[in-house]
Order: sequence, then structure tokens, then C-alpha cells
Amino acid sequence: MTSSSLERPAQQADREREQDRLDLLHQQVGVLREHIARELRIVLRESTGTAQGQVERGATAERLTRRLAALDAAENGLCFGRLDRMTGDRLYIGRIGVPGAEPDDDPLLIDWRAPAARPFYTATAAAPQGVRLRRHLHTRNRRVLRVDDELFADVSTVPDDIQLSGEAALLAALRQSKTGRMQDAVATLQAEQDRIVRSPHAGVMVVQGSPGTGKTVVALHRAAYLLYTHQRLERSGVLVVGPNSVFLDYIGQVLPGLGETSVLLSSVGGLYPGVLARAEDHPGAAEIKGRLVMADVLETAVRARQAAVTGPVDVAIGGELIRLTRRFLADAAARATEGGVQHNLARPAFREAVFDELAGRLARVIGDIEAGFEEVLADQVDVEALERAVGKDLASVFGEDVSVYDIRAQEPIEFAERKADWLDKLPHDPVARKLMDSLWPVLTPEGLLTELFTDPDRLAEAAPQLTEAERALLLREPTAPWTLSDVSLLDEAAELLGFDDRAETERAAARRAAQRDYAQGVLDIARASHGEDGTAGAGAQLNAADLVTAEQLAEWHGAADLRTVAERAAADRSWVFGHVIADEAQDVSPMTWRLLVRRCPTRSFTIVGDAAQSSDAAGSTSWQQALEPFFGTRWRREDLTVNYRTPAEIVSASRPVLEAIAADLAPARAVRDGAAPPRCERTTTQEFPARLAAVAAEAARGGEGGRVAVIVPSATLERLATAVAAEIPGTSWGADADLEQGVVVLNVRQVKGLEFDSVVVADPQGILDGSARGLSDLYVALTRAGQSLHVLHPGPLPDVLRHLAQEAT
Ligand SMILES: Nc1ncnc2c1ncn2[C@@H]1O[C@H](COP(=O)(O)OP(=O)(O)OP(=O)(O)O)[C@@H](O)[C@H]1O
Repeated sequence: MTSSSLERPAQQADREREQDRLDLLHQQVGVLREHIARELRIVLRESTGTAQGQVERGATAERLTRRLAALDAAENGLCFGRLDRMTGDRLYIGRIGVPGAEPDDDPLLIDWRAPAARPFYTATAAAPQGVRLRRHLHTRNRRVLRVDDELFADVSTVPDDIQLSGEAALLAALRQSKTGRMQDAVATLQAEQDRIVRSPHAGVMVVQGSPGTGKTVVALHRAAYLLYTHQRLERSGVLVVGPNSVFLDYIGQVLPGLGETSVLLSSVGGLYPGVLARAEDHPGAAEIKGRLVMADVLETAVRARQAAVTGPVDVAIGGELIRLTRRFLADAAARATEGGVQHNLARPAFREAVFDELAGRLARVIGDIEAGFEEVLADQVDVEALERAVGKDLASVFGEDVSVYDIRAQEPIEFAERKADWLDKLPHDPVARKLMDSLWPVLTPEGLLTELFTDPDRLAEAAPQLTEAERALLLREPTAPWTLSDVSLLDEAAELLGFDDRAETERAAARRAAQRDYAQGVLDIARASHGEDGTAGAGAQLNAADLVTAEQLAEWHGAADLRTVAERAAADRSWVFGHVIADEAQDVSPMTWRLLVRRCPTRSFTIVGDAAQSSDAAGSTSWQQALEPFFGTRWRREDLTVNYRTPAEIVSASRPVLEAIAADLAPARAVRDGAAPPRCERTTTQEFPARLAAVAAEAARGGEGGRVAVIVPSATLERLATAVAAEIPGTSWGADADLEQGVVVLNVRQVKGLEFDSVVVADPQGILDGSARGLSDLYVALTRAGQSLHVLHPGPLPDVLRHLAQEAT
């Protein structure tokens, strides 16, 4: 590969000069920090005032705390670049912007997201964009270790291969051993990535790229960029959705490291507040639950709980048998839900209609009886005497407040009073309450789904569109855990059912806890800003922690909701995000797309993924097909073309698998080569677990502190992981795997989006046979390695990997 520019060796004098600059920057950040901490202490010291004042102070404290957090986050690698322009001026590029000491001074540091910083990522020898020199500063613990320069002046050759910005810095970043946590790439973003990160496109953008092309890098940096550029997003927040919690752990540090707190990272299983689904369905069940038709199934299931009776309903109440006709109930149900009112919200209207009918009928029936009495009595008996005689009995039948006086009252007044009387009583009447619970029960999403999937009759009634075999796949035990594919159904059900008290109560409790935690956080920061030895910093008089406890502060701020945007959004199903970023989006099911669009009705989406890596039976292999129902044709596609993760030797190993998925697919070009060719080894079924453990141990020994993944078929994960753990203590595996351990054992679903220095793919045929999209799964497994790949197969090698055996012999 040809370099895009001429690099010159870093001079010691340059390094020293840059060290001076870095010292100045850190000093200025220290001044800023002390200034903000002092403001925060003043806010905390102010005595309580009006409720409005408290809210405003709460908001100010939150803003200042966020600024302190952003300064903290920028500490490592504060400044990483310099641009010298042809015009002679010079810009330093870093994680945050740092103003000069005086208001009129030029900024000391430009935020990487500012327009002025752009040429740092996009200038090339062919199109230098006014840049004469681009310098990368490599720093650690506030020390400048090295500088790499690219001079764009006097370049006589134009590159004919991949154009890399800051090639030396990029390759140095890529050579580092993996830590089990993704690092940000602000210092080395490449031009094609930068274009997507900064895209002004407000609608739906699909970023397609082969494994290792930096789709996740682009997605996360785009979130940070959008938050920087669009202030409004700070209030509404950005939602980043990933495939599972191991993946979220892997990427979890990137955005806080960039100082961003308004981003909610969630796995698909965590998108419904109050439930963290981890279990997986049978692939067949997952596929069915992901179909859009499930929205109709749930709607039918809800309707079946709305007075959907097959005949009249007889109610034994008030000593009478009142018949409610099917027609009456259907009309009342239709009126209650008119205009799309949700089930639980429609219940009061339906109840009012039914109670009104019951009360009227009871009042009339009793009125008729009494009128009959009166006629008979008027002819034959002394009414006054009878009143005295039966008054007691009537009261015992109809209640204390039905007096004999009523018998002689005027009919309309009498009827109205009796009806009103019943209307007061019915809400407390056990028969009436039971009637309502059976005709129109209050439903929770969890209850609705449990009933639906545990009762074959209910399911058959709600899902006539599914075959009997399909319905059988959906049936489960009442105690079965929620699965990943249940989450979008729970959300859909919540949408149909409407407000649910229980969730609100939980939310209020979470809010109180968060306020306490927040208050403690404020105090911790105030304490830290006060100086490690407990003495006040320049100009400071009091330490907030000396003044108030976390509880007092939480109470004092009670009127304001002090949680970060991400925390508030996480607890609120109805939160509307300003932008949604979906990673590994090829696996998102239609029902989950429906949920995501509800979270962002303005349809501002960045969708990143690789159609060839789709292993979810409910996902899609075609963007057009997957997105059309939700976004029509209003989306734009961008492609990433360079593979940063996998060396060329490993890319070639996976190529035939990719071609078997679809003949027209080609892998992205690898930025590196020179890795050892992948190893392929056959073993026997008996020896397989022990041999796998030995191969993993060998990879761990050779990895120089790097990370090793053993990727196995789901069906044999437990057994094989146990064998590996017996050989390598500390081996971690499964849905809770700790990626910071040297060796992890995972199935393909768990390994999605991750990367390791060395990868052992165990039993490729088992991986192929493990799902309907086995080829895509095998492709994912083969493309996780940054340094070395080993394939171990008990039994014959699958056809798509034959070339490995030939290369190995
Ligand atoms: N500009 C860059 N600078 C430094 N490292 C980069 C850059 N772009 C990508 N990388 C590195 O390349 C690797 C692959 O990136 P990433 O995980 O974003 O790829 P991906 O396209 O999401 O892959 P997959 O499809 O497998 O999920 C990561 O280690 C990432 O840090």
C-alpha cells in the first residue's frame, strides 16, 4: 500500500514544544474546572427559596455537574492533533474545545466535532483542503510520547490505493492489543467514516459495511457529533441500540469517554422499561414473534377482553337478575374505544355505561315492585299502618336509605333518586366489580402476553393467521422468563393497553432513588473539586459536602427531576428520542422496528449493519425489504469499504463463506496484512473438548496479553466452556461473559459486533447446522479476529472451508 503523504521523523524539539502546549492546555482546563466547581458550590450553598427557584438551581447544578464530567472525560488524550494551514495559522484539535484565557483570545483547543477540525480527518495529498501539515500527538498521562507528521506540500505522487488519514497513527492504534473494551477513534477517524459521522442528513441513513469497517465506531461518533451540533438533542437524547448486553459492555465506555451523558445505550432486550430480557426463544418462535402480523394478533387478543361475549350476560344483583344483551355490551364497548382509546383508558367509559344500565334497570325494577304494592295497598289496607309494619323489612332488603316514604314519592324523582343511589353503590358492590373484571379487566402487557402464550384457546382465537404448528411454537410455561423477542410484543401490548399504574409507581420509586444518587454524586464531585487534602481551591470558601447531606440535597431538589436525560429516558416507555442509532441492525425484527419508530416518530435514524451477517431468523438480508414498511423509500445508504480489524489473510479465509451467502458479495479491503495464515485442524469427537482447551491455551499464551475468544455452537456451549475453563482458570462464558478476561467462550449471537486478538472457531459444522442462517453465523465467527484465527473441527470440514485444509497442508 502506498502512503498518502510523506511522513517525516518526529524531532525531539517538536516533542518538547508540543509538551509545552499540552501543559498549557491542562493548566487552562484546570482553571476552567475550578471556575465551574466554584459556581457549583455557590449554587449548593444558596438557601432554599420558591419552588421555581429550587427547580432552576437544580437544573443549574445538573448542567455544571455535566460540564465537570465532560472535563474529566477529556483528561486522557486531551489534545491529539495539530493542523498547520497554508495561510500560516495553526489549530490544535482535541476532545473538547478550550477557550483562550481572555475573551478575545483564539481558542487554545478546537473540539474534534467543530467544522474547523474537519480537515484533520479529511485532508489528503490529492485534496489538502488548505492544510500544509497534519500532526498526530501520541500522549499518555499528560506526556507527549511521539508525534507523527504528514506534510501535504510538495507531494508529487498521488496514491493509487486506500487513502488513509494519519496512516502511522491509525496503524499504531490498530496494532494495540485488545482490552475487552472498545476505544474511541477521535484521533484517527478516516475520511469515509468522518463523512458519515458529520452527515447533515436528518432522516434515515443506512450505513452498510463488511465486518471490521468501523460501523460501530461511526455510529458512536455520530451520536457524539449530533449531540455537539444540535443542542435540542441534549434534552431529548439519543438512543443507541445494540444486540445484547455483552456488546453494550464492550462499547459502554466510548460515549462517556467523550463526555456525553445524553445517550441511552440499550440492548434490544432492555427496550421495555422494567424488563431486562436475556433469554432467547427457539429460532422458529423468535421469527414468528418478530413478524408484523403479531401486532394484529395482540390487537385481537385485547379485543377479546373487551366484553366480547357470545351471548347475553345475566347479572344477579340487588336481589334481581338483570340481563345485559350482547348488543348492548357491544355498543358500549364500541363507544368506549371510539377514536382508538386504549384498553385501560377506555375502561371507565365502558364501566360507566354498564353501571348506568344496571342502576337504571334496578331502579326501574324496584320501582315497579313498589308501585304494584301501592296499588294493592291503596285498595285494601291502611297505608300508614303498613308503612310502619314493613318499613323495617324493606330497609333490611334494600338498605337503610330506602324508606317506606319512597313508596309514595312522585315517580320521576323517585326513579332518579333510586338510580343515583345504585350508581353510588355499584362501584363497591362485589358482584358489579366481578362483572367488570370479567367483561373488561384492567390488563398489564405482561399479563396479556402470559395469558396469550399459556392458553392454547386464547392463542387460537387471537392468531387465526398462524398455523397450528406455528402457534404450538409460541406456547410456553407461565413461569418462563421473558425473551428478547417478547420485548417488542410487551411494548406493542403496552401501546394497546394504555396507562398502567404499576409502571408509574415503579418509575416514581426509581426517580426518588436516582435523585438520592445524583445528590450523592454532586457532593462527591464538589468534594473532589475541593482539593484532595480537603482544603478549598483558589477563592473557594466552603465545601458543599460540609454543608448538606445527600438526603438533604435530594429533598431540597425534590421539585426538580435531576436525573440525566439517559436515566429519565431509560425509565420512561413513552420517551421520544431526538435520534436513534441501531447497531447490528440486520438482526432487528419487524416488530422491533415498529417499537423503535415509536421511540422516534420523527424518524431520525442512523442504521448500521451488514446484511451478510444477519443471523436472526426474524432479521433481514435486504435493507430494502426490512425498512420499507417503516420508512418507505425515504432512506439513504452509505457504504464503508475498508476493513480495519481483520488482516488480509483472515479476510481471504472468510471470502468463500461470504460468496456462499450471496454470489455478488465481496469483502471490504483489509488495511493490514502480514498476519499468520489461519490454522485449520481436524480432531475426533472424543478428543474435541480437550483439544479445544489446549488450542485456546496456546492462543492465550501467544497473545501477549491480548484477548482470546472461543466461538462455539450454542448447543454445546456449556460443555465446551467447562472443558476450556478446566484448562484455563478465569475463562468466562455465556450471556454474562466478562470480556476483560483473557479467554471467553461465546456463541455467535453473543460475539456479534465484538473483536478479539485471537479467535478459535470450534466445530464450524455445528455452527452451520445451528440455525437457519448458519452461513451468516459462520461468517460472523470467522471475522472477529484482529491477529490470528484457528479453526478446529471434529469430523469433516464444511465445504465452504475446504480451502483452509488445502492451505494448511
Ligand atoms: N478510524 C479508526 N481508527 C482506529 N480504529 C478504528 C477506526 N475504525 C475502525 N477501527 C477499529 O476497527 C475495529 C472494527 O471496528 P467496528 O467494530 O466499528 O467495526 P464494525 O464494522 O462495527 O464490525 P462488525 O460488523 O464486526 O460489528 C475496532 O477495533 C475499531 O476500533
